[in-house]
Amino acid sequence: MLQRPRRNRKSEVIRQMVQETHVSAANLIFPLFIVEGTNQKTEVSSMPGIFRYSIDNLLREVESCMNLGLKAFDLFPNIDEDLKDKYATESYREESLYLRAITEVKKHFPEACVVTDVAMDPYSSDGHDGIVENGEILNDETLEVLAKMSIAHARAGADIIAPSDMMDGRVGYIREALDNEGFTNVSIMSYTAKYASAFYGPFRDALGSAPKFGDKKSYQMNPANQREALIEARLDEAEGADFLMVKPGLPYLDVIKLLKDNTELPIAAYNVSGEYAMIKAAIQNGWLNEQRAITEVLTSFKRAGATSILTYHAKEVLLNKWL
Ligand SMILES: NCC(=O)CCC(=O)O
Ligand SMILES: [Mg+2]
Repeated sequence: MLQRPRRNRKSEVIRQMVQETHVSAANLIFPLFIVEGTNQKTEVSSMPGIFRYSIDNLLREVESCMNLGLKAFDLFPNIDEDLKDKYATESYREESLYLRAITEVKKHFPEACVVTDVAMDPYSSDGHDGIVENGEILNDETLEVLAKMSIAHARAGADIIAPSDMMDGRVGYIREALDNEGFTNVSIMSYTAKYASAFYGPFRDALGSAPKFGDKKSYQMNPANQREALIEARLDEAEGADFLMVKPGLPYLDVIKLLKDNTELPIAAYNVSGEYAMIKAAIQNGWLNEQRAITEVLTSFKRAGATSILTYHAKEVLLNKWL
């Protein structure tokens, strides 16, 4: 045998010498859930170790992450039911929980990178990502709401706007709206290929944002489709996206790779709540080794071609020095 691949695996030094993929703190974006009130920190029951924070505790959490070298955060609000309406007006109301949270984080930690979620569902009385009329999700009418929300986030200090709604044309619409307001330096991380997935369940518990009727299949992608992600990617690139995201992560590694091979833009992977819950449940049962399972999952996103990873594991991997 001239080739014995095992020679390159024979010692720890050699194994590390030939290691192709490394994940570091710089690749990670930590999603954080926020609620109204003070001194709130309540665990999401389907996401052990993940909490909803009031703004005061959010600042403490951000500080402890920053000290670990984790400096990028994606914020998600849990909104009181009585503040929700058909047009998600709470999403751009000055003094809203979300806008205050952005402002406070940037005020205390100007060097933190704040990613904001642009979508109607946390604020919509219909629990959908767009304006609903006669049971249909209106595309073009929704764009105006998304643009207002994006401008409000930019004004509050957002570094990156992440539209997660899957309306057609929203990246271009938001880009133009931001530029018209002078926010030419605010980036757009587009949820380019967001699939109508079963893996968002725990997140919707965390936010109380489950759709009040029907499902999201008329705007999120069919899990069976790969080539369609290329159409979405080309559109987002042409409309001015700075990052392309694939979501969920683990069941869609092929889509990450496909986008990586077909665009020069950086690719982000969203390791979603259901993926987190699944791993945690197995660990709690003693069925998986925690450190090995989690680092293997994070490595798989980078190996597939993602440079940024949105993951609920972000803090624990740094706290435990697993990377
Ligand atoms: N727009 C953000 C999400 O929908 C996150 C889903 C999840 O973590 O399950
Ligand atoms: Mg699209």
